[in-house]
Amino acid sequence: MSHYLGIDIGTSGTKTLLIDETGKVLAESNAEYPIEQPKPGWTQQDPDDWWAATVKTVRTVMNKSELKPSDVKAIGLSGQMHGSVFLDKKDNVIRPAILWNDQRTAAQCDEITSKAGGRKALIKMVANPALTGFQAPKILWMRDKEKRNFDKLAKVLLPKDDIRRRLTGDYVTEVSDASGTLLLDVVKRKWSKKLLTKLDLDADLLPSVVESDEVTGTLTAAAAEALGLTTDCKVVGGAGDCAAGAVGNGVVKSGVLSTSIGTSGVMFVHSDQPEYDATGRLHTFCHAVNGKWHMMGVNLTSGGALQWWVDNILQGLEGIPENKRYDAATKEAESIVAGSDGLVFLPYLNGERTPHADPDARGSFVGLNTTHGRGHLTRSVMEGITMALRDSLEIIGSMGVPIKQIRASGGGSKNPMWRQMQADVFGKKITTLEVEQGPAFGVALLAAVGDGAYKNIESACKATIKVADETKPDRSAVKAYDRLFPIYRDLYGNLKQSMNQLADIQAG
Ligand SMILES: Nc1ncnc2c1ncn2[C@@H]1O[C@H](COP(=O)(O)OP(=O)(O)O)[C@@H](O)[C@H]1O
Ligand SMILES: O=C(CO)[C@@H](O)[C@H](O)COP(=O)(O)O
Repeated sequence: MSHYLGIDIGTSGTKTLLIDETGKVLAESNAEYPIEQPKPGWTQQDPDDWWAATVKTVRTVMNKSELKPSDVKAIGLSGQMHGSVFLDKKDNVIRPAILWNDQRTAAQCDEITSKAGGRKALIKMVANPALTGFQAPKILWMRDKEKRNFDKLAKVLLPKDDIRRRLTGDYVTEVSDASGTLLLDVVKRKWSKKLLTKLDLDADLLPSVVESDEVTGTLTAAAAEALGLTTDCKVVGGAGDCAAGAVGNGVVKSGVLSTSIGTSGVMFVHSDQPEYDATGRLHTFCHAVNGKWHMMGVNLTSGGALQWWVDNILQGLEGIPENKRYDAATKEAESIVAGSDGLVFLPYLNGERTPHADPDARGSFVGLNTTHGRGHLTRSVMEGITMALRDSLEIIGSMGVPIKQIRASGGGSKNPMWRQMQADVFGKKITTLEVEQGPAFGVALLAAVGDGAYKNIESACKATIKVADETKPDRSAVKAYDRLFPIYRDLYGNLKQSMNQLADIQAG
């Protein structure tokens, strides 16, 4: 039987999954790495850490499974989107990679919008407005702020595509991740020569673009040796982690949505045609399904806000092992009623994308009184994160998109209480699947399609994805959240000016 690897270069770590051609998971492995934050709003990682984690996790799953190297026929790659790996002409990494949640490029976003002929003209070219985390403004930032580095620049790659370069020696990306550079004509599924010309950027800086299930190369001898695989092993396009996660959740047809609570929060919907939110609050990107698209709303600090709360403020909870810290913290919130007795948390700790697109938005607790304890604050953090996802769901609903099913994924959805909270805040039934490793599973399936085990990704999903659990909304909690949500939604507008002034002070 043929076997496939899915490798997801996540923000907190790399997750590797080994499946057989029926979709059965044989082994999985995670390896974590740090994020550097040299200034407030700046986030960076070392691409060598991603490579070390890739080698370690692939070797671990191969050892666990006891397969022969030649049993693995193809690899699918997924990763955090928008991050930029800057290479010189000898493939040396010039500086640390700048990540998806980095906020340093506000001035360059303004420049792109103006050079494109305004926001509407830009959306017409690349389907999206300029947002600070996207790749194009990062290239211009380097041109403006690190001239010496910019003079050496020969290629800019997305995180998973730098792993592909190390695996096969090729400079290739695929349509779903390329959509998040702001340089792809998302409707035509190829680089926008028009925008590249307007920005005076050389098209040679970019890799070539394929569909997600296409084979892009095979392992070099050095990569095969490092991973313990063979040079016959193929590598397929794969997908950015949002589209990959959607494939792993079976979101490959209309009416099915997925929501993910990872470091970021994502509300994702498939579309057969490119569709737009007129004001650009949702992203319109190519899907990993050949010839299809998707829209999504993204919250920059989602599960990341609970991580901040547990690690920086509760400081891990005394005596609790690290891998139990979230369960221990959320247990304290279980006895608190829906709505946290009138306490609201805004999760904009590192700025926000959907729906506010404001790098200088900041977090806050509003409504505190002396009866509130630690459990209230923990519950309120989880509720704020979930209401931020509802913001995206409401925009999707307001566009007339059918919402038949919502599938929950990401680290936060492992927690039954948080799944119930999602059902209650969204007022919809939530389903979870048997395999929880969304993105890594999604690209392992794309590898199986690229290798010919399935005709297309839709049939691969149909054959392999099984619903494990359903959570129904609780009527009284839905009522409580329907009362709280409009208050939550108004708070950003009411506090924006103060948040932005405080962000100025934080910037020094
Ligand atoms: N048991 C748990 N209960 C509640 N939240 C959890 C639990 N485990 C993980 N999380 C949340 O999931 C987040 C990590 O999700 P994950 O999908 O692994 O992230 P990423 O893909 O960004 O690396 C954590 O920051 C935390 O907020
Ligand atoms: O910026 C986006 C999507 O547009 C993020 O979803 C990143 O792609 C990384 O997310 P994590 O899975 O690491 O939270």
